[in-house]
Amino acid sequence: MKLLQGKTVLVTGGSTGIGRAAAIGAAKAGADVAINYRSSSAEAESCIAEIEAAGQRGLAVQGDVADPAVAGEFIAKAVEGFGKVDVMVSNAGICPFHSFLDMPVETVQRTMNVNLLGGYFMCQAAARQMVEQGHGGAIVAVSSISALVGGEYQTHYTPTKAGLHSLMQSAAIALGKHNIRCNSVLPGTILTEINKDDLADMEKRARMEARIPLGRLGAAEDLAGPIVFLASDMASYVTGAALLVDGGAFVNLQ
Ligand SMILES: C[C@@H]1O[C@H](O)[C@H](O)[C@H](O)[C@H]1O
Repeated sequence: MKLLQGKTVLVTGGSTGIGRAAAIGAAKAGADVAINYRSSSAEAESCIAEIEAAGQRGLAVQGDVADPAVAGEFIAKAVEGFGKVDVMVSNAGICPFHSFLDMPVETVQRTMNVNLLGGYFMCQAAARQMVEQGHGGAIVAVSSISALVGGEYQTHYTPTKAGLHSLMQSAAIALGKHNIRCNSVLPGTILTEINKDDLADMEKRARMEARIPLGRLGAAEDLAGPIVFLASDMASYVTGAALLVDGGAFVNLQ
């Protein structure tokens, strides 16, 4: 039996990058998948086409996760379409690299509202639905290696990733009694839309690559397996955990 056979999986920020890879990976693992996306309906539609090509049902729901109301709407649409919610992959996030001393207030607020508050409200809305359903569930937050280390141009971003990691630890305690597992994945430097401009700086890219024992930047698909595992019953006794998916970058001091 496929790892997510018969499950309904929700992914925020599911039209591109890690979210898209998680959505398609979940479909290939036997799940019906609903994705939330903010802007590009063309990318959302092509993601749904890949989910259906994997033999599963797909649903795309537009919404900006920074708006607390969007979480409840996404859950309601998924239940309307698929009847239940088994897994929430809270992935939507931004990282507008910017120097600290002249960081605009709007950039800090937007990053916190999307990455941390957006993640909070999505996980809470999913948990409420799962508790109502009464048959447990799984929540996977896409945090980052940046929950554990800093970034000169990421002073507004790394606290949000540390916050998501911490949210999963506390939610794991709050939801254990409902058999809802809460874990985070901590991607390293994964080449996607979020950092393609930043890594267009070849000197920086070479420096980042040199720090990775596996010798390459990550691809979005590298996160699909770890997310599917944490979402599946194979991880039935795993909660409150954080899984680094970084090619070894974090441990590589020397
Ligand atoms: C934008 C992206 O964010 C990740 O969390 C990590 O910090 C990467 O190094 C960066 O390229």
